[in-house]
Amino acid sequence: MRRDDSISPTSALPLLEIRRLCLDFGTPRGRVHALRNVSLDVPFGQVVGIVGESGSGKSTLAYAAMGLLPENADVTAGSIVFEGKDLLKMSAPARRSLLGDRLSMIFQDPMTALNPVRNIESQMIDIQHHEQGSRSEKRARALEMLHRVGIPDPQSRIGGYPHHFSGGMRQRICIAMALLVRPALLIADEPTTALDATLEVQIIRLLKDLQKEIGCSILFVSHHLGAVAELCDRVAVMYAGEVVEQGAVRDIFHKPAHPYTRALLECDPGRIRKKTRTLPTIPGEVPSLLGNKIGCIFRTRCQHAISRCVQENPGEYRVGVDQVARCHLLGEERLVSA
Ligand SMILES: Nc1ncnc2c1ncn2[C@@H]1O[C@H](COP(=O)(O)OP(=O)(O)OP(=O)(O)O)[C@@H](O)[C@H]1O
Repeated sequence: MRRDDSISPTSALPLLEIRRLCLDFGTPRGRVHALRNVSLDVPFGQVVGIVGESGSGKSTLAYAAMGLLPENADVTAGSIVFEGKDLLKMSAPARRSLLGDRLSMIFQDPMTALNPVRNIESQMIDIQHHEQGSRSEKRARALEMLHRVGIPDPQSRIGGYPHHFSGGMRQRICIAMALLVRPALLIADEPTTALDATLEVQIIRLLKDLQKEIGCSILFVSHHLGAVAELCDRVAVMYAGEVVEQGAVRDIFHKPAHPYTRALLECDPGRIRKKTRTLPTIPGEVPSLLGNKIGCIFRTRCQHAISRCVQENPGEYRVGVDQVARCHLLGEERLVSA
């Protein structure tokens, strides 16, 4: 029996189950409600993408799953269950011991993960502190992984420092380090945003190959819908702190049900075929996340909003075998949870 049948969007067994997560940031202007009632599964061996405009809460969700939140963050409700245990109820040392072992992360800026004053060899050996084996065995594994991610001549480069490598190479090294520990779950927060388009394609292919080889799951945060379509099995669309739609990538990209998902896809530069000087944008602005909100969070920008959208928060509606969306227009018979 699943913990909460009504809001489980997928039938595959989850490795990570986020349920009704609410998270605020305390600020001098008041509480910023950065995540509201977020439920999301990352099934075993699958790649789940999180997309949405800037400020929608993608990184906050990824960092919450890693337990790397800033001091002003306050989880006010919900659970984050990983391998059967609620991470929010774990002691700090128990949680820390998961990092770099069962859970690993790739950041947008590789320098966040790499220590600029230590060489790559020592950093790659240290990251294996949970693993069995001698230093020379760990060095051999590091060399093999550097070769695997496409660092030329790893034997002579492993002694180098981060500044000896280009941005693309540094991100490859971070991927090598994150996967060296064979994590069950890799969380990647915009890992290709700082790279040019050619490098992005290479890194996405590399992640895909390594994910299949290692059999891990990935939670992949990205602005880039093309990258999500290429890499992910499932996708969650976030808007102003809520997951408004989620499901299999092919369903969301081919038959989006939520007006926000449709608008996001229509504005995707990768999908626009017509010659146009200006890129279309979604009219209106993302609402402030300060204060409690009643009604649909997207209603101020939605062309189809009705009076009910102002008065009531939409529940979750099942729109396909593996697809759910939060929109009042989807028909009462499809409602699965409030
Ligand atoms: N430490 C913080 N203190 C206060 N507010 C924060 C903090 N971190 C994030 N926020 C706010 O929380 C909201 C969600 O931010 P988040 O960075 O998760 O969005 P995002 O979708 O990842 O955006 P981007 O794509 O630009 O990285 C934003 O309104 C942001 O300003």
